[in-house]
Amino acid sequence: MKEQTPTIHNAAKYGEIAKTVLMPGDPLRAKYIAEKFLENPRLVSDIRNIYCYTGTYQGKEVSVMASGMGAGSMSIYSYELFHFYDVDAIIRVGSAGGMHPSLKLRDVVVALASSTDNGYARHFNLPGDIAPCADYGLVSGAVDYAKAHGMSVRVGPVVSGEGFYYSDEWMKKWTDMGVLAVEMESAALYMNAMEAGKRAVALCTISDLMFNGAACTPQERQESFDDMILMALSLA
Ligand SMILES: O=P(O)(O)O[C@H]1O[C@H](CO)[C@@H](O)[C@H]1O
Ligand SMILES: O=c1cc[nH]c(=O)[nH]1
Repeated sequence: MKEQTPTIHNAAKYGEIAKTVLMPGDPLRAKYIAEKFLENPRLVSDIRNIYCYTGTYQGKEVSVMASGMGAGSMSIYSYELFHFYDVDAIIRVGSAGGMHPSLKLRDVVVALASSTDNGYARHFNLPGDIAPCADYGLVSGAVDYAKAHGMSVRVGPVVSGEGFYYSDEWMKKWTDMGVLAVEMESAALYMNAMEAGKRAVALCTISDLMFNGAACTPQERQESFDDMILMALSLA
């Protein structure tokens, strides 16, 4: 609904945001992606320092906008993008904590489904529990890209935590259910995409290993995710 734009959270005018949006949590990762990968990036919103840039990649218009951290923040920005800016697809480009022992730092996980301990699903007042899942076309496109580029990619379930600091027991229970990784936004993103009839996928680079304490530095989190970013851009 064009009339709803700009919003109190997004200064972009209708038409200034592309149909596909890459969405990292971190605003500085959004800036990095725009400046490194987009041609002619234009800053179209910086309300609350949640940067949104629009430019082109290989001739196609693409936007990159931060979601901030957590379901509440993701829910606001993705809702406005889908419903007010008529965005078709949001591709989260996030970091995640690796839970499955076979994962290594910087592996890319494609979040097929996203469980959560947050209450966002209650918002939809459904007569049961929703299974937040990714768009199949975006998942298969990511897998095709990985195969073509010799990247090792893992496709499977993640958990979107409401918080960040959890007990070993919490981690073990999700890991025992086959969950690969923990992050904070994919469940809310998937629910909003399902409700809006739009497309979403969360690509996550493993930035920490929950089982041995290995971790990327903040600088590495901001800048060393290029393989995942190129994968996401290939889906635009
Ligand atoms: O690196 P981003 O995309 O922000 O993702 C992860 O990092 C943040 C926590 O440090 C949460 O937003 C979590 O989902
Ligand atoms: O939510 C997150 C993201 C990265 N690493 C974690 O441990 N948790």
